[in-house]
Amino acid sequence: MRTTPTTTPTTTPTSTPTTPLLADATTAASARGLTRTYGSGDNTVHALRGVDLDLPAGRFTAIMGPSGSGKSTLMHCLAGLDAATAGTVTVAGRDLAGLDDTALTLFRREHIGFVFQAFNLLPMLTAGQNIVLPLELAGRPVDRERHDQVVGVLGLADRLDHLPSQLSGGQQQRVAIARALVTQPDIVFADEPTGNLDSEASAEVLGHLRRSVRELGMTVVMVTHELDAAAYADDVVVIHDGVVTAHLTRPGQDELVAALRGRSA
Ligand SMILES: Nc1ncnc2c1ncn2[C@@H]1O[C@H](COP(=O)(O)OP(=O)(O)OP(=O)(O)O)[C@@H](O)[C@H]1O
Repeated sequence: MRTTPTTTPTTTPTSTPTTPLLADATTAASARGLTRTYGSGDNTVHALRGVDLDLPAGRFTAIMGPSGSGKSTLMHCLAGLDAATAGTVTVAGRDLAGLDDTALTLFRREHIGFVFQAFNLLPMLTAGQNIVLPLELAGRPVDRERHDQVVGVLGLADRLDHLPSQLSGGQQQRVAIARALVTQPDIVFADEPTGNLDSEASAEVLGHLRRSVRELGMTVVMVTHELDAAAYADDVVVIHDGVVTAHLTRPGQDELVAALRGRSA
């Protein structure tokens, strides 16, 4: 695992609310010839080697692959947290390369949700206050209907007044997911969202992520190491050594294991 950025917003520009760009689109994010290299000369690392990928809207996609295969780099490039060395990334119809730092910050805040392994909740705020914090920081009003829907789907209605320290790990991660969903992003990226949870809490969180897709129409893209986690996804993208080697829809366990080993089932 690389260190992932915290979701705790720092000073960012304010903006007016926007509507999601994806009303009729079927592709939430795509990459063409996406290449990311680190270092130079003898120390060059080819983290992504020309990835072509379309991530459909309204689905739960898992990105899987061996350690060091490029999963986090792919997710970070798709989410505008890391810049491509070559190739293009399009999210919600927007080419990220065309955005300067300020525009990219605004774009992420308005169109992308993030969930990380560490829950990154502010400890002095209640669950309810943590959930609406991104809206408050953006100067956007809380859409009560949306808020109550998200809180309902994540099963948090009776936990809103609790501080994070009064919640289980699974409940804290559900608060972090609600915080990512309440802004109505076009796409949510989850980086090992169950990495800090035991198997029971993992199953509960993954079930709630899947409900977010089914019942709220969200698009969720999750990096995971865990076969059990991928079983909750609609689609699984398999990456080896910076190359996408499979993009499977609802694979069976054998098919997925074979794809992860780098061969057909
Ligand atoms: N900032 C960086 N500087 C240099 N090399 C990097 C950097 N970030 C990633 N890499 C390298 O790029 C390759 C892909 O890394 P990445 O973190 O994307 O893999 P991963 O599949 O997410 O791994 P893991 O499952 O272990 O988290 C690795 O060889 C890694 O060492």
